[in-house]
Amino acid sequence: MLLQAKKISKSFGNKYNAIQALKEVDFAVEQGDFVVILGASGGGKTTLLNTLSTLETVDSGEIYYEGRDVQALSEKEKTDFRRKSISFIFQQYHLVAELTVLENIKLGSYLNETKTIDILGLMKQLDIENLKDKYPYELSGGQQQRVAIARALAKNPKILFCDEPTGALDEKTGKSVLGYLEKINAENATTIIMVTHTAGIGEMAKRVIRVNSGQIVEDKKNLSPISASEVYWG
Ligand SMILES: Nc1ncnc2c1ncn2[C@@H]1O[C@H](COP(=O)(O)OP(=O)(O)OP(=O)(O)O)[C@@H](O)[C@H]1O
Repeated sequence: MLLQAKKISKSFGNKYNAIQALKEVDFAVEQGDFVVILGASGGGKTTLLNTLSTLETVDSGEIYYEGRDVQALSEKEKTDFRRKSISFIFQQYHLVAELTVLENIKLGSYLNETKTIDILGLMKQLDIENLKDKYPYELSGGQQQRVAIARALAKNPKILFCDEPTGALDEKTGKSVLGYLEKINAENATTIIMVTHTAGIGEMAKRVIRVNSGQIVEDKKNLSPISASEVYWG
């Protein structure tokens, strides 16, 4: 098992005014999976993503990566683990404005000590090799997100966590970006865990999880995922 969370709970606020964002959630994922997390606003999707990725601590419960208890790690070890083993993309692309596309992507690989990643191959996979000398402001939103994906993958993460990766994109561009994520999952076996408000995106995942009121209320395998281009955008 790549990642396993056991009975994780998380609240925000104080003892007089607490919001329980996660209630004893169990979750496990295997290498190569493609999981989409859906659910109503405020249900706990982002909190689940942030706790699984160790960005947020949990109040109780356990989280294991390849059998290793990440909560038992020191802060330094945890930071090290995050830097080397997992990656994120968000609605905003967070590219460094002063750096070219290639330099932005290299920032990602800088964190990988093994340096075995073929950056050019990755750029080709995402169709951005011809943009390598451009600056973020010269790119469209879809191109910027593809650069952000390349940067995230340049350290060869075990899991790519995505929080609303198409939230700032129109339907056509959003589907194109999803198509690249589909390809990365299929060709590189990168595990993808994605939070989205676009319910139709669940149809292209291998597994769909619904979160409501801090709990997983549905966890369904998708036996015949559709391609990104067929996703219903609503
Ligand atoms: N840092 C925080 N401080 C206080 N409350 C928080 C914090 N983060 C989340 N919450 C609360 O925890 C609950 C779950 O929030 P979360 O963002 O995980 O839900 P979500 O399903 O991702 O929502 P959305 O779809 O609107 O992004 C909400 O009630 C939210 O207000």
